[in-house]
Amino acid sequence: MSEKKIKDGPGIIFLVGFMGCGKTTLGRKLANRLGYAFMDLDHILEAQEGMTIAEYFAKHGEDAFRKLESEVLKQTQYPEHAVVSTGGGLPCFFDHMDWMNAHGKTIYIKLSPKTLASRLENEKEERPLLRQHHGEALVTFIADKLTEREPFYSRATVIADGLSLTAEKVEELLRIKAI
Ligand SMILES: Nc1ncnc2c1ncn2[C@@H]1O[C@H](COP(=O)(O)OP(=O)(O)OP(=O)(O)O)[C@@H](O)[C@H]1O
Ligand SMILES: O=C(O)C1=C[C@@H](O)[C@@H](O)[C@H](O)C1
Ligand SMILES: [Mg+2]
Repeated sequence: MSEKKIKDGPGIIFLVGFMGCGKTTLGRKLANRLGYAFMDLDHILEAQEGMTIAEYFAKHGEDAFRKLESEVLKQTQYPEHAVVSTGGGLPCFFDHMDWMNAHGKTIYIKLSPKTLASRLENEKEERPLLRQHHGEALVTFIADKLTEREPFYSRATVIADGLSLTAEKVEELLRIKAI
């Protein structure tokens, strides 16, 4: 495994962006390509709590969830090399963008509200913030939330067009940035 790793590479790569932009899907492929460990903070939180995020929201509410995801971000033991998929809202709370930029590199997977909505329309059940929005109202909800969140996501080391993004392309972007 180690000979596959990018020598002096970025160490930890945090993938950030709105729900549905592909952090989990691409993260797995990128980790595999680079020979890095793959970690998904939403999955770590669910395993730790023994319930889904939707169940956690229903039981404890969003404020408790935000505190818990902060603990998960900061208390997880990361290996030397890892691709870490984050929760969609995580970069926008507390000092998380600063923390991730200090502990590794961040990549913002950027997509339009329309594309995000088309990916998420049939996957809303596991995403408590989206459940009550449908069709055009889902696009509008995402557009408004994205406007709120964009200033945080945009502080990423690399901003990548999610439409054409592949693991190969991310690797290339990392090399171009010499990180
Ligand atoms: N490049 C892609 N092209 C088309 N569909 C994709 C692509 N990447 C992911 N998807 C699909 O979009 C949906 C959401 O992907 P994924 O779960 O990886 O997003 P996420 O960013 O991890 O979302 P969340 O923040 O909610 O965890 C899934 O159905 C996935 O198959
Ligand atoms: O965008 C968000 O606020 C969220 C995204 C998901 O990854 C989960 O972390 C949760 O559903 C909240
Ligand atoms: Mg995910």
